[in-house]
Amino acid sequence: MHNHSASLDVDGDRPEHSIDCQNPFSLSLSVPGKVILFGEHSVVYGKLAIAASLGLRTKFSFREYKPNEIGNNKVYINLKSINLMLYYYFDVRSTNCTEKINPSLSKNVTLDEPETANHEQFRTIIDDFIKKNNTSTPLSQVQYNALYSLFYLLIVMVGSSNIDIKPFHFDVETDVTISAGLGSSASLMVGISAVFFRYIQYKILKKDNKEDTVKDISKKDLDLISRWAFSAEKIIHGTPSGLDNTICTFGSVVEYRKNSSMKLMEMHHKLKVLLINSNVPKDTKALVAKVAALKQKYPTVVDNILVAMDNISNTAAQELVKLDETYSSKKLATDERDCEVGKIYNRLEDLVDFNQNLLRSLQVSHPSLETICGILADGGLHGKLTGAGGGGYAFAIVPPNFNKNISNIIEVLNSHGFDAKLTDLGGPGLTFT
Ligand SMILES: Nc1ncnc2c1ncn2[C@@H]1O[C@H](COP(=O)(O)OP(=O)(O)OP(=O)(O)O)[C@@H](O)[C@H]1O
Ligand SMILES: C[C@@](O)(CCO)CC(=O)[O-]
Repeated sequence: MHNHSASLDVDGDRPEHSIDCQNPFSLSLSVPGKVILFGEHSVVYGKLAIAASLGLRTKFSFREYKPNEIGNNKVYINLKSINLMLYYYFDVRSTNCTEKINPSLSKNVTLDEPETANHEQFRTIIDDFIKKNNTSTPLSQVQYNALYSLFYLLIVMVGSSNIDIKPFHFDVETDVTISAGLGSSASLMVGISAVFFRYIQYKILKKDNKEDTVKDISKKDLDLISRWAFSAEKIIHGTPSGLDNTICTFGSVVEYRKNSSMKLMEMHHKLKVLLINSNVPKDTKALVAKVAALKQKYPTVVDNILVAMDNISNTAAQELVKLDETYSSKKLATDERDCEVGKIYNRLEDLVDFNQNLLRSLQVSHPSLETICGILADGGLHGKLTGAGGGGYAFAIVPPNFNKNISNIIEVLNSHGFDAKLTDLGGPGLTFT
């Protein structure tokens, strides 16, 4: 069904090419970061997790060159947040480069089935692309991982489609702190997948003389983008659960169970959280492996902890539904409603404490995260790590009736060297701008 011809060639300097003068493709979009409220780590073992999108976003801007634009013969990649700006030279006249590089590799990959692709099979090709960049300084691991992911998605997504791509200009920058548990990698993968997916669709639609509907996106296409992002998340995370790419794609608040269900939760009133950066670097892949090793060593103990975490997420999901119903109820007087809302937040805070204590028992907390939880507790808030732990961010849900001065708590956190900011949860997912 698919012809595996895409024109990628990174061989040295090239003469400038003629550009598709009629309609150079361009696209801008943004993707949020995320906070896992309940269920990190246990979600890897099929337990329920609840996550919400953040107001902090990664922004993507992609365009083919305009006619006669200077430098229009090269692919320009600018990953601003990790100080990586590179040029590549593509031979757009060659239409068989993916095949030329290795016909057997992309043969079985189809755009509609990201599960048919595996980045390990493309490692040599991707490394070849990476080596041919224009910088003389060696890439850091952070830069290498980002570039590897971008080329993986480019080669495999474009390689699985019968389109001819042109030199392009690709800018990415983010407000999401990188490697801190806020889903920067999922946000990046969702955005790159969305850009290439739309680029391919545009080329196919244009060929068929159909309308350009770049800004409308169906649930089915979002799902496909999320699945491509999941495929690329495996590069950095090893065995991700799929939670991060799901919440970054769809936004809002999500109940998620691996390989089973994803439910967007109605939240008419935005949850407010205090986000605190421990400034301790963490490694998601290593932390997931650490829990796996602990589970192997103490299967019954760890299994029971995971079941308890599942119960916490289930109970939290019920409380969040109740919260939404209470806010929407027309039957309650204002003071009755506020009282009920207060009770629900109290229960959510108990669940935050349970979850943090269990995460600590899985050895994925860190002394700095514990210090943060202690400061929050002194100020009357309930804190928990979010994401893989071992460092990165913690959060506390801030109830609407919280009557202490939040800026005092932030000051104490700052005096210990922890940045803290108040933010709303549950904004939009992937958005075309
Ligand atoms: N905006 C970005 N630009 C370039 N690379 C990025 C960007 N955001 C993330 N990355 C890549 O993702 C890696 C971070 O992934 P990692 O999983 O360690 O952290 P995270 O996604 O922020 O945390 P978590 O998965 O626990 O939520 C970086 O090392 C980098 O390679
Ligand atoms: C630790 C983990 O549960 C969350 C990382 O953000 C891993 C995963 O779900 O893939």
